Amino acid sequence: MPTTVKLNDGNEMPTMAFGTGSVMKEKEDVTGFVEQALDSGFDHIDTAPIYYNENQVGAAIRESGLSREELYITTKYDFGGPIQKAVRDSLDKLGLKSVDLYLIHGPNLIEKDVEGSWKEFEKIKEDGLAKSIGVSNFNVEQLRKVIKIARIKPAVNQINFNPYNYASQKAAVEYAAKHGIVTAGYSGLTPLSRSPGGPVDPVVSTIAARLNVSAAQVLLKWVRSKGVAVVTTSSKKERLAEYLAVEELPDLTAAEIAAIDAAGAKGPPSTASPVVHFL
Ligand SMILES: NC(=O)c1ccc[n+]([C@@H]2O[C@H](COP(=O)([O-])OP(=O)(O)OC[C@H]3O[C@@H](n4cnc5c(N)ncnc54)[C@H](O)[C@@H]3O)[C@@H](O)[C@H]2O)c1
Ligand SMILES: OCCc1c[nH]c2ccccc12
Repeated sequence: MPTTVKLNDGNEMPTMAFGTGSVMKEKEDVTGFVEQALDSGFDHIDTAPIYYNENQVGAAIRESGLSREELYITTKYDFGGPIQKAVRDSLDKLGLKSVDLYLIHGPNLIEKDVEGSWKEFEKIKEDGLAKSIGVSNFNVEQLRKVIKIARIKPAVNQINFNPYNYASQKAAVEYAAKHGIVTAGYSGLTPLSRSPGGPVDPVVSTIAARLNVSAAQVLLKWVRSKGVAVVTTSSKKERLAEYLAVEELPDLTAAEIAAIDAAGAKGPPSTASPVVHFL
């Protein structure tokens, strides 16, 4: 049974999510990849309207034969427009009566009316269309604005979180934790995927050799060591098994965590592909 974290609304969220937003080529059909992830033991799927695959995620869920209670589904508000219509559109595409977690995909989607928008999110939870509500890509100031007016606090903030941006994301993680908000981190494998060849690589390799695990497992273990849940992905079955084994691996030592922090603070190699801000 995958590990879960307790959210501030009493619900539990599996700490290892399979993301459908980026592995695959633009507009590639992800149905088979989601089926493979569910087959491998993932029970948390992360999607969004802007990934244009909620219908495919829905098909994979039905194909898996898993019951609704065995699955945790996250989707997001990201195209703008009326929020109640957006959530109903997502539920229609997914073929579900409710999602487990509904996130605001980025702060600018609600900046014109933070209070009114968050009230719509609170209504979604109260109406049972989402069991939990949260945000994504929010910094401390943006979290503060929501918390100030919230009757129901966000349960989760999903952000880019890897050794190369740890120095700048640390404050958001700590602020969230202080307010009982769980941080979920995407792009945790940046040193392997987008920015290979940087100062984090040799540090991760040394730790991987000591533990006899993969570099990806060391990086995800590092994410978990910061109290951050994981959203990752792969089209490869072997990697899915690696990711799922992370919770059972021995913890990194404090010195190893500090060594990754220090290497990450030096920044990514200059060859790194630039971070693209979609939202
Ligand atoms: N909320 C947001 O704004 C937002 C933004 C980006 C992503 N996401 C979500 O997070 C998910 C994961 O994002 P990501 O893809 O950036 O995560 P990630 O950093 O975990 O990268 C996953 C990629 O790393 C590759 N990888 C794994 N091991 C490797 C190795 N040894 N060498 C080279 N490559 C390796 C995988 O094959 C996969 O393509 C997305 O699918 C999406 O669901 C959300
Ligand atoms: O989750 C936001 C970043 C992202 C990942 N995959 C995408 C596809 C289209 C638009 C944005 C994204």
